[in-house]
Amino acid sequence: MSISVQGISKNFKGRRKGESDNQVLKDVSFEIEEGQFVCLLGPSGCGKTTTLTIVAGFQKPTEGIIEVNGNVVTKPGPDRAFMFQNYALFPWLKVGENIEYPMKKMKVPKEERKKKLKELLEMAQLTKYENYYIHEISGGMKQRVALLRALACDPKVLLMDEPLGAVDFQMRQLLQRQLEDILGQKKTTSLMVTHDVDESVYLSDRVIVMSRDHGKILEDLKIDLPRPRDRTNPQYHAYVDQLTEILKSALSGGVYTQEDKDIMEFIQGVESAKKPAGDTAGATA
Ligand SMILES: Nc1ncnc2c1ncn2[C@@H]1O[C@H](COP(=O)(O)OP(=O)(O)OP(=O)(O)O)[C@@H](O)[C@H]1O
Repeated sequence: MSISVQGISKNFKGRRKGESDNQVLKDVSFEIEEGQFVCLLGPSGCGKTTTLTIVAGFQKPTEGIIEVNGNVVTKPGPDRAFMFQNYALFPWLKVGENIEYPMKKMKVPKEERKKKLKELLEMAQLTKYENYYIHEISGGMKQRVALLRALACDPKVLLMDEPLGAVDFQMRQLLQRQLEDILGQKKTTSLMVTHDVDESVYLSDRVIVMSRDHGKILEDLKIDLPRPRDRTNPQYHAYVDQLTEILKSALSGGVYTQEDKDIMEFIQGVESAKKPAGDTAGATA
């Protein structure tokens, strides 16, 4: 299924007396083709999650429309699954029951449910954990369970809000490979929010960079590399560098939040790694 974001704006009402509205998005448009993986990248507060939740149908745009496969989105639907950063798994249910939950809600017959569950558990190498409770499995496994639950009803569109934000570096790379593998097999159209430049290059067919200027799109970059992506390919690094430069310009309006600080540290790390030995001058960003 394709996604078409057409001229969306979003205003949030001021909460205090006399406080003006906050126009987070203004006339934001982009298209995602069926089966594409697109990342939304940008500084904290630029409206990435707001865009994602409007596509999900959790909230309405003030102006503009979203179409999924040509149908205007007015509310959440089973064609679009949403994956949250904090997993949002049910601790009172076992792994298998968590994955089965959306199928039960959709009244999928028991036999079909069990067959699907088996298939999903095998795909993510979690078969032997089917009867474990959520607190009995690791963070990386929780993430995979959350992904399987999101995929249980075969959504045509998967929307993810920093789904790998809570796991460590090594597990993150492993999950990126699995995510790519699973979504590649299913040809799911995917839109993911991240602030990790490397992750966006590793996973995406396209990376859309938003700015704090009402979500204005600074860049819509096609990542033209074979899959699975090879992190040692010089072209891979060229994309990381290009996006890093664009992010730097997105932050030129100021560093306000911890996420901004993290991004700046990343940018400075990249720059100092590029400097010849002996050059100790700091990055100029
Ligand atoms: N329900 C809401 N009511 C009022 N303001 C909101 C609401 N949701 C988001 N905002 C505001 O919209 C702006 C954009 O928030 P959003 O979460 O979309 O940004 P983001 O780019 O995803 O940021 P982050 O990377 O930090 O998650 C912020 O200023 C936020 O305070």
